[in-house]
Amino acid sequence: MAGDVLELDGVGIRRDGARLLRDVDWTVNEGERWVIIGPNGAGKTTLLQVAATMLHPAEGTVDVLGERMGKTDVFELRPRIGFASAAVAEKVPPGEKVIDLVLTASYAILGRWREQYDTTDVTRAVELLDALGCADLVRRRFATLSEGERKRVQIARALMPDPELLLLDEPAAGLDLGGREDLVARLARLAADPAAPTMVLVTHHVEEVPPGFTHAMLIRGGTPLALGKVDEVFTAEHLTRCFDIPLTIERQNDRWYARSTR
Ligand SMILES: Nc1ncnc2c1ncn2[C@@H]1O[C@H](COP(=O)(O)OP(=O)(O)OP(=O)(O)O)[C@@H](O)[C@H]1O
Repeated sequence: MAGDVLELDGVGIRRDGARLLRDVDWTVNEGERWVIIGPNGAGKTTLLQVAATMLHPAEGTVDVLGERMGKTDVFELRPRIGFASAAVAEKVPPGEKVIDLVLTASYAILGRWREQYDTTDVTRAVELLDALGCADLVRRRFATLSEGERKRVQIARALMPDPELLLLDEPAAGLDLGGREDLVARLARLAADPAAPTMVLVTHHVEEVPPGFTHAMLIRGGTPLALGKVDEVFTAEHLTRCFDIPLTIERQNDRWYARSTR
């Protein structure tokens, strides 16, 4: 495998007396597809925000795409990272058109202003929306979209700058069964594409892990409880410890299913 895309060493974050992350050591290599799973409040979103250079830990070191946080200009680094999360969606200006939301990702900004985009940019944005099944939404306002449509548009936006690292925070949250299965299939196709960026996906459910994802982290209380190759991490013992209830897990056709044994 080629070089490290993410390297976290002893990372810790405190806010208002609470420890959000503690002793996080984590390496993501180029081409890997990671999933992060853990209970509510485990620190998943916080960890993804660190990877997205949105949060700077007081403890430990963070290297993203070979650049050391605190010693590099994050505004130059951010266009190399695709980031889709509810935190980003909440900041979309009211009235923002779908096409503009995707186009502005080239500058890692929200809200189109006076930047100039050429026809190549517009063509790429439309192609990405089309690939995610959203071609008919191009002229719509983001605020008027359904939850499922928003999720797919956000992934198109995250892919727009042709990122080296793609971070997806709960992309299937709020989707109905059909929407979830459609998204999982699209993400599986992306995961199988050798030209696709290194990926990290946060989810609550092993059923949402797309086929082709290679690595997993289980996190609880701000600390990774197990991390490594997906089939070594997704065990009944690890999941039971992570969620604090007896769980079994099985794999069928490269999809994962977990349930309680109580
Ligand atoms: N500013 C803050 N001050 C104190 N605690 C905070 C602050 N921000 C986040 N937290 C806490 O940090 C913990 C981790 O939050 P985070 O959003 O990363 O968890 P998560 O694993 O993504 O949770 P969920 O699955 O519910 O989305 C939570 O307990 C949250 O309440």
